Amino acid sequence: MGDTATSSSTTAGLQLLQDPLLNRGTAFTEAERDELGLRGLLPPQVETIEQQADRAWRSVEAVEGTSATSRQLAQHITLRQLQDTNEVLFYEVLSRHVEEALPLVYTPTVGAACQRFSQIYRRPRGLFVSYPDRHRLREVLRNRPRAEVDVIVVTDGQRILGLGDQGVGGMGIPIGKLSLYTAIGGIDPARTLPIVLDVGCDDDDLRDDPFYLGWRHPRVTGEEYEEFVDAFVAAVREELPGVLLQWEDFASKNALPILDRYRDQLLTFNDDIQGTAAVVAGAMTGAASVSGTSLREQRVVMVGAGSAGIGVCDRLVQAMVADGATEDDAVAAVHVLDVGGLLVEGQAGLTPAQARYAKSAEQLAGWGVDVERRSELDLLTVVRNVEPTALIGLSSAHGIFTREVITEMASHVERPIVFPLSNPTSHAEAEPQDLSDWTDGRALVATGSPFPPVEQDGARRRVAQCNNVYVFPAVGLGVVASRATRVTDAMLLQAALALGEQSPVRHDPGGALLPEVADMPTAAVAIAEAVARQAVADGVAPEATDEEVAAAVRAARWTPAYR
Ligand SMILES: NC(=O)C1=CN([C@@H]2O[C@H](COP(=O)(O)OP(=O)(O)OC[C@H]3O[C@@H](n4cnc5c(N)ncnc54)[C@H](O)[C@@H]3O)[C@@H](O)[C@H]2O)C=CC1
Ligand SMILES: CC(=O)C(=O)O
Ligand SMILES: [Mg+2]
Repeated sequence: MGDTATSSSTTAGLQLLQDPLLNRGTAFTEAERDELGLRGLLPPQVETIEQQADRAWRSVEAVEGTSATSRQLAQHITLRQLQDTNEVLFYEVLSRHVEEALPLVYTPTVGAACQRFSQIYRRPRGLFVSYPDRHRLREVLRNRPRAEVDVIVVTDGQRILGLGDQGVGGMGIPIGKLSLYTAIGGIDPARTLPIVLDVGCDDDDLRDDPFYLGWRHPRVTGEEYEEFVDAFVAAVREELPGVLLQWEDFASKNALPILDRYRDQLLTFNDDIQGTAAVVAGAMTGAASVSGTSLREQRVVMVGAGSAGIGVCDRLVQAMVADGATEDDAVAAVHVLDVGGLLVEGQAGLTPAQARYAKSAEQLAGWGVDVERRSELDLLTVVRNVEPTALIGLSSAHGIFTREVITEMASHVERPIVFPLSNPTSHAEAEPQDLSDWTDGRALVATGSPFPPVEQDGARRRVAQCNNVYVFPAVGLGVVASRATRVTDAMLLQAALALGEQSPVRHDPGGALLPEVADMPTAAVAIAEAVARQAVADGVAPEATDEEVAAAVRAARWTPAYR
């Protein structure tokens, strides 16, 4: 009898140790070990979470690799294994080492983790919503590992960072983004759900790799794709009404149509289009104040007319209008290039969103180029003629901000604002140290992926990381705290303004354009409050005073502790 009881309680104990949400490892107390059938399953020492975190971080630091990239990938795997073993401890480690851990769980390392997803796969996390299961999507949603969910991040893996189609490997991105929803925004990890829509993969090499774990089929497109996404959204609405659904890393041709289709129907936003735009607007506010100019005076050149690039342009135009410009003047002050050169009127294949920025022959009169020949309207020519105050890259084109382009720009403006925002590091449009060297330290720089500080005249200056990670965790916190039912445009505008207000450069001209990475969780609280207040003002959240909103945001924040 006694033996049977012992064996069944030990099975329960083992199950507990294998559930990352419940497992406390060596932190289980003596009393818990007796009560939960853990006696003998753990080494005798009872540790604090601080001791555990110390050991865990040392093991991350001890990882070796044949190159910096392979070491970072191995460190990513170590951290992911910790996440799949003991989530509270994983977030304790992240919160103590945000600055060092962010590049390992997020860009740039998450890019390599997506590319090698099928090789480094260990345990499942989240949901794999696969096209062959299209008639069983509610069943798939019901099988979700966590019953109550506040936030879903979903990708179809087609445009992972600047790395193109990663098929099912795109799952690394929702996992990474949701880790930051928790580490920065304080969203309860038990209430997050990463999802990949596996609709095939157009990268033949990846699909033919014997280890590839996704559906081995070319991507489903057109009506079939739309119907599948529709069926997925319907299943989410049935199973998880009220969840925040974040779209991530969809190809341009799908990103905006999907956002337009659902933005008024459910609690949803597209991070690449709207989150990025809010962060860039926040960083631009800081940069404009250092350069002694106002937003309405900016002349912007955007390289990359994809979903992120056009989303940023729209948000900047809105900010310039709010600052006193007319809409026509603001749009005229934004020049957009894509493959082949400047966007011009009458150009074949432009989407309506891109056509807004296409320039007419009259607007380019005096440039001395043939407007019919777009190849003549290259970046250098555009910079020479526009004399931009701000140059932004969301193109994935590595090194496209050449010395010639930057010195030309810097010959016209005292403090050129240069944002090479493409990810991961290998796709950045320029290196911050080069930008500093080419402009004698005058350039105001922010990058998409982390870079080491730049050195100029013996001084070291931190490079701001202008990445949507400054906004999406805070939007999530604001939405959860206020119980919002929509993500309105005004909520994202408030996120941008609240971020801009926290730009260190506003009170220190030598400071960076965005708060330190280690200060992100604090910044997120202020941004979340602004988002939540606007949700109330827009009537998409229950009535609450500003004090109630602030209290709700504080109360909603999850912090790593064994409960
Ligand atoms: N820092 C941040 O927070 C964010 C960075 N990104 C990065 O921005 C990049 C683009 O993202 P999306 O707009 O979503 O992708 P996308 O694929 O929708 O757009 C990229 C655009 O750049 C164009 N392009 C490619 N090579 C070019 C060249 N040599 N010159 C001019 N245009 C060129 C493409 O034709 C395409 O229209 C990616 O590398 C992504 O990682 C995206 C979102 C947020
Ligand atoms: C940061 C991000 O969302 C991207 O590079 O796609
Ligand atoms: Mg993205």
